[in-house]
Amino acid sequence: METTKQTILNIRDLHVQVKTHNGQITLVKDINFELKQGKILGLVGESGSGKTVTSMSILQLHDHKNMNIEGSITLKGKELNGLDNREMRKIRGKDIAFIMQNPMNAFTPVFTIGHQFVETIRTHTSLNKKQAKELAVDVLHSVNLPEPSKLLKKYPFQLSGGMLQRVMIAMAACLHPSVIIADEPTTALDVHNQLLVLRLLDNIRCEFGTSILLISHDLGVISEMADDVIVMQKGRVVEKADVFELFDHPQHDYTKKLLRTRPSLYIEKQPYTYQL
Ligand SMILES: Nc1ncnc2c1ncn2[C@@H]1O[C@H](COP(=O)(O)OP(=O)(O)OP(=O)(O)O)[C@@H](O)[C@H]1O
Repeated sequence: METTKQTILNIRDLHVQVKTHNGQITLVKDINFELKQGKILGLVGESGSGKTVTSMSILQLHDHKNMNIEGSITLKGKELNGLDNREMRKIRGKDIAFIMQNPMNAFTPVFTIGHQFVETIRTHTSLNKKQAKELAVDVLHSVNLPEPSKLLKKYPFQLSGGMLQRVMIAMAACLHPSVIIADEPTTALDVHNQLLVLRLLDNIRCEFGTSILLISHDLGVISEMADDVIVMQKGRVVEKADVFELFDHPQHDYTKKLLRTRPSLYIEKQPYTYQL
């Protein structure tokens, strides 16, 4: 029997508005969901449905001058909505890691991967430079990236998109965050790298009990990865169910439409080998 998992991230009555010349426009409204420990929650919906606005709200990355975020966003009971930048910076990366669609945007082009990796580790831990570098090498090795020491000396443009995405996941994983928000983590990758990245995320969840908010417009990916799914349309949650329920008995017409157009993707579950 499934034991009751602890709620790690709790979103209540999230309502995000943006100021425009014509007044305030609502981008998402009445968003309620929770992310349980060690679970993967899929967030699906067509382009423009509000998935990124929701994740940016959790990370408090909106421009506060133009955006108004109402509602409650708690991480292990701590309210994030309204926290100042300094406090959020401590939480982002350490407690909530963010993996974005285009990994090239996550790295500064003028610094080596090693510099950025080591700095990220040192920002959130008390490790010295040498220890941080050793950790970086170990973690890169564990995500099957070849010759980690050489890789650390490279610049982002010298790596493929798939490799960069794996480096980004390795950086996220080594700080053992409670939550990973993965926003279309595989969209820019070929099928081979898609599978590698999804397997890595699943391994991190198994190893560290990390909870993952997996954002995708691709129900094929969601069906293989998620425990529970929420479906968004036009800034609202239209359906919320466990993954089997959603795929076997979709309730909302929009979910039925998404299901009819879904591509299939099979992810072979491997015995767990991820070591840090
Ligand atoms: N800063 C902004 N100012 C005005 N409108 C915005 C802003 N950010 C997002 N929007 C609008 O909010 C809506 C939701 O956008 P969002 O990026 O969350 O969609 P999405 O579901 O993530 O789409 P995609 O799958 O294409 O990334 C869209 O209509 C978008 O144009």
